Amino acid sequence: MATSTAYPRSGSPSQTKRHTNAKTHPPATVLLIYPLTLILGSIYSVISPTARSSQNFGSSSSLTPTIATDINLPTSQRQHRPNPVNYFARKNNIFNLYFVKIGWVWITFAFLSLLLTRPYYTKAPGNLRGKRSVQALLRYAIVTCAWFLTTQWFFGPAIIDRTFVITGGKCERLPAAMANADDNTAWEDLKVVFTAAACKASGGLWKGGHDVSGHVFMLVLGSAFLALEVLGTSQSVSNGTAENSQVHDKCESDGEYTVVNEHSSTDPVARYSTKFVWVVIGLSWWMLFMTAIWFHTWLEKLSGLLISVSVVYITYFLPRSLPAWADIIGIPGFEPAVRIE
Ligand SMILES: CCCCCCCCCCCCCCCC(=O)SCCNC(=O)CCNC(=O)[C@H](O)C(C)(C)COP(=O)(O)O
Ligand SMILES: Nc1ncnc2c1ncn2[C@@H]1O[C@H](COP(=O)(O)O)[C@@H](OP(=O)(O)O)[C@H]1O
Repeated sequence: MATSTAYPRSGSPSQTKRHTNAKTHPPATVLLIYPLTLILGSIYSVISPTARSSQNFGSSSSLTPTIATDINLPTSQRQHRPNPVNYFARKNNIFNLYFVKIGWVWITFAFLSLLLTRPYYTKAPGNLRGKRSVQALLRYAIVTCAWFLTTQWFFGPAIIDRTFVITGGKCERLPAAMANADDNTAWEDLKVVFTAAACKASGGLWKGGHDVSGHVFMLVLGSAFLALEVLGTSQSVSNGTAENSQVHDKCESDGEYTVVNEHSSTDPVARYSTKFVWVVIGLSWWMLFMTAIWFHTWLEKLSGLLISVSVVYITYFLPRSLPAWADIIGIPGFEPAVRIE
């Protein structure tokens, strides 16, 4: 008889019965796709003649031996440089402007479309729908907070801007009025000295420090978040049977398992929303690959990757071995185990 529930720990007694969507509950090794993408991009940037010539014209700085060097040049100097040959090496490529630069909006829409259309939420029995939705929103809040603090604001400049300044970087060649910012200067002026976006917008040169790749960070975090959500909440294989099969759900009210019929994979809205999410994931991967080829040093890409993978690990993989944490944020597609006593 089922008497208590718990998330399984590795090495827990064999009498624990899991209700997990094993085939769609990916192992941590899936995250290897990201370092592999960065390695592949870096290799391509070395062996491709086009990429190599792009690096050569941007090699004036020994600190950033890629066309990332060019990124920080003031407009006047940039105008004398040829436009990169490859479309995706241009910062103003349409995918960078309308996808990556407003990337968190796309990720938010994709996540909401899952939350509103997936049978895992919409057809969940009893108060399980509320619990699953709240936990999903909590996971979204965690990754959004991480994105916000790392790239936008961390009690002032974002973490990547602070890292840049701490490692010796600064905003150079600022117009004189801006450069004289002191303790009494308004935040708007200080921002120019301490944040990459404001420095570049004022015509300054963001130069000299370790410039963690915001693109790598955001694209890895956003795509891993969506992929783990979409896979975890997939109804394709639950108990060894095919799609449209019966899915076991634990009914919180009486502690017993109930069997819930789900026919919603035939629901076109759910299908389109899943496709939309995979398009966002696919485009994120492609833009990550492009960043890997055309922008930044390998160390700057690696630091972006490490920060994002840490957040993903804490949100999606740590709960598997830490039941107390799993109770709070949940594991998509992974129901509590039932201990048979
Ligand atoms: C005590 C802790 C307090 C923490 C407070 C956290 C508050 C979180 C609020 C979050 C608001 C969520 C809003 C969600 C809706 C949106 O997505 S609106 C924002 C839209 N903006 C973007 O999507 C920008 C995405 N772009 C970037 O982040 C950067 O451009 C980049 C990709 C990192 C690259 O950087 P560059 O400098 O441009 O190269
Ligand atoms: N895949 C990509 N496509 C186009 N531009 C990219 C890119 N990856 C990075 N960049 C550009 O490289 C600069 C540094 O990126 P990041 O630090 O976020 O990785 C940014 O320039 P701007 O800030 O001048 O727009 C960004 O737009």
